[in-house]
Amino acid sequence: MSGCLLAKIGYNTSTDKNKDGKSFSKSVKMRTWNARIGGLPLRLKGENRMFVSMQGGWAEVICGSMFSGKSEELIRRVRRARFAKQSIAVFKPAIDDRYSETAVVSHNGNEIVALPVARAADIWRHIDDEVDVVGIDEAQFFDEGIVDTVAELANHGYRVIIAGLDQDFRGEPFGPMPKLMAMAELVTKLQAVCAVCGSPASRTQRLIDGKPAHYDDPVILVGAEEAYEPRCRLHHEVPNGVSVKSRCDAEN
Ligand SMILES: Nc1ncnc2c1ncn2[C@@H]1O[C@H](COP(=O)(O)OP(=O)(O)O)[C@@H](O)[C@H]1O
Ligand SMILES: Cc1cn([C@H]2C[C@H](O)[C@@H](COP(=O)(O)O)O2)c(=O)[nH]c1=O
Ligand SMILES: [Zn+2]
Repeated sequence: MSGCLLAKIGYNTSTDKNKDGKSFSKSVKMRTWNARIGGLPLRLKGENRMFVSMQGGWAEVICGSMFSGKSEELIRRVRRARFAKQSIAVFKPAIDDRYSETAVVSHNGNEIVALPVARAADIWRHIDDEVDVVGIDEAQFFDEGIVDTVAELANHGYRVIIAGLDQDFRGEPFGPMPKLMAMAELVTKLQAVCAVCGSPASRTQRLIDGKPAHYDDPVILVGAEEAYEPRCRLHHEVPNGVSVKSRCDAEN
């Protein structure tokens, strides 16, 4: 067996205060790792036995344009965690009822069960010590409270996997995503395929009746291919905005 880590998992209870000053207690999952490195168990006994203690919580963000595979990647990570016999709770904002109210569904039809929640703070109500991994899809739609919620979950020993759009249709940072990306231990940025030229697509084009939506249009519009397509920087158009296309049009 190479590179094997034997884990002992225990819980410490801590008391904390929420934003309203109310005390609440949460148990912190403490993982004590009894290490074997490169297949060689460390041959220390009793008091001298080497333990590497670490708290197991962290945050991972999966971002990118629409159709870049964020939901697929979230589903893949959740399924892998299940193979590792971990207990998983997945959440999505109640506003996203596109394909299903109770599942994360990717554009190619993969799905996993998810609990819709109206506000970020509601997530804690559904978490107990049995849970190892917390998945959150469409994080861009959550209120700013999602940042504290994710930080608290990670601080208390949970692995948190967050998927969301880093940019809105105007190419601007979307909701709480910049803060989530800044605080995460790991950020994966995915790209789709530009619907115009086939290059990697980092942006999402909103089309209303086939025409690019204007900069001043509302940021939130739940939808899929009827209103959106992935585009590269060059082909991303935002009339009245700062896209490459509108800059070129203004110059000519
Ligand atoms: N232009 C495109 N580029 C990449 N994938 C696309 C495109 N159009 C449709 N798809 C489909 O979208 C799937 C990704 O869906 P999904 O994981 O739901 O993406 P996201 O959550 O980032 O919107 C791809 O596997 C592919 O089947
Ligand atoms: C760009 C953009 C998107 N939305 C909406 C459209 C979809 O309902 C989701 C994104 O879903 P996906 O899993 O990434 O495909 O967000 C929006 O409301 N505003 C926007 O600017
Ligand atoms: Zn392009």
